[in-house]
Amino acid sequence: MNKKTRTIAGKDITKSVADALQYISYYHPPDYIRYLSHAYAREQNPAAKNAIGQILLNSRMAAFGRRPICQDTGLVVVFAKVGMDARIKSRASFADLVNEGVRRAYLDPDNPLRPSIVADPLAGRVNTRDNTPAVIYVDLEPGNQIEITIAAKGGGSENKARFATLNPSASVADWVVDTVSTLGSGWCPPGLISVGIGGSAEKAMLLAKEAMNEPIDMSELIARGPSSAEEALRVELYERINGLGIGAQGLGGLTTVVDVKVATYPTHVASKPVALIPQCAANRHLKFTLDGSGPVRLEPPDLTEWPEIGGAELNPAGVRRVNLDALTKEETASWRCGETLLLSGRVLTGRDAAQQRMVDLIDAGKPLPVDLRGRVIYYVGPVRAVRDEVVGPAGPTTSSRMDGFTEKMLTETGLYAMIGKAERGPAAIKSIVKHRTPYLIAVGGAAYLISKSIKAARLVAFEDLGMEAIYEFDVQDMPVIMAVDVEGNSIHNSGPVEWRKRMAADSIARIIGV
Ligand SMILES: O=C(O)C[C@H](O)C(=O)O
Repeated sequence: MNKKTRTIAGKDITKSVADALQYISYYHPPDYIRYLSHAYAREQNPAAKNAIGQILLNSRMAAFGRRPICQDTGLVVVFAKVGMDARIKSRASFADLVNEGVRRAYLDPDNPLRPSIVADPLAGRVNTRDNTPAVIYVDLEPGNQIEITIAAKGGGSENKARFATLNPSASVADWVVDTVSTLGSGWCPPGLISVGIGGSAEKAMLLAKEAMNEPIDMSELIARGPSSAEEALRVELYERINGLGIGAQGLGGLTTVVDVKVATYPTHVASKPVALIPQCAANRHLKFTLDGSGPVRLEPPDLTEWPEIGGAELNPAGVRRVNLDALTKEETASWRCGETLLLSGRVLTGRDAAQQRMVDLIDAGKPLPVDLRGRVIYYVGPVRAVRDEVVGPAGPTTSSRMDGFTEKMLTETGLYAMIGKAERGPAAIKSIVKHRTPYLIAVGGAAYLISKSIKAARLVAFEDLGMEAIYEFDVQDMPVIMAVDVEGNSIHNSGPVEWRKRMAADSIARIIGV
């Protein structure tokens, strides 16, 4: 065998993938925590500051508790750079080695992760139950090692990926800023926007997906000044996207992105393909190298970098406390857009699949398995509980996916309120006003923190839907923000508009860069 050739055991690839996925499920990258802490310190919108504070507290709790940062533990994406002098010792394919690692990580009895992959996206949509298969890209490169970048990409941010083929003379910056302004906040800002330019349609997408895993270095870039067209575009986009005022969770504020990544590749003379992929606040990824000496050894990050934000800082005095078990229409009508509430009592859960099934039952004239009259529904798909937990991490899912069910659900069930994440569309807001049934949001990216306010969980219906089944939770002081009140005022409309104006007036956008 060539002296340069190294043998890498297949079992080391599998173990490294499993260990890396467990690691990133509860440890944020320290660079993201540093940037987010900075965003927390300078945020001037109290609601956005509170949301960032919840994400930071959640991150610290997840790191110490070794439980997932977010209930959506992601779709596994692997970029492998395999040295042409590396020999993989295994009878299994590379994909099988990786997928076995995914399976082990997601079924780990100490920290089970949420299986979110459905085998047949077109019909059936049956959960594979172990989060396989991963999406895997392999490049052959000079060398005798294998470098693996692994990510667990959240569905809400992935849903906001966009692509366009621009005319060669068109402005990429304008397209990106216009597109981000239409995405809403289901992608869970503050995060990153990653842009791939050139190649072909699929290459542009891959460029964007890979670039988002690079270290966050926007402050350093601004301090030293851009030295290429790509870097100049990054700085321009960073300032213009933050200038939109979208802010944390779309509440309006100074920080929408902590960094913007740009990657380019040669393209056809007639083309300018541009891909945009947002990265959510969960931002889970890790790069490691295998050199034949065994599986990767992962050391915990220095957790002193995680700020100690206390519950008291996040629950200011004077917050309205709500007893969900004695809710009246008069009370829900008095909640005002932007107000923070602490909910105690019983809530029912029900997201995509459960909503679809309930609407199918209604359409078929059949009774629902649970009486929703006077109740509050929470759009959530939690992680399985372990040890003394009553439920695993249980943050909100994107509510706009429920918009198509909302009119029928409100007409037929007598619900009193809905809880989810991010904005509602115009039709859902119309239904909210018509039925005087307000919409509240919990913080996307604060799933482990939120789970601590859930004191009991009972399965109520549709057990076969797994994490999408209907549960009844007993909650105590669950923090939520009023997002759409019964007059149709939406914090996701008014917040960003107000902060965009303020930033334009005060030139706060400039503060962001320094
Ligand atoms: O599936 C989920 O739990 C959430 C999803 O990632 C979303 O952001 O909508």
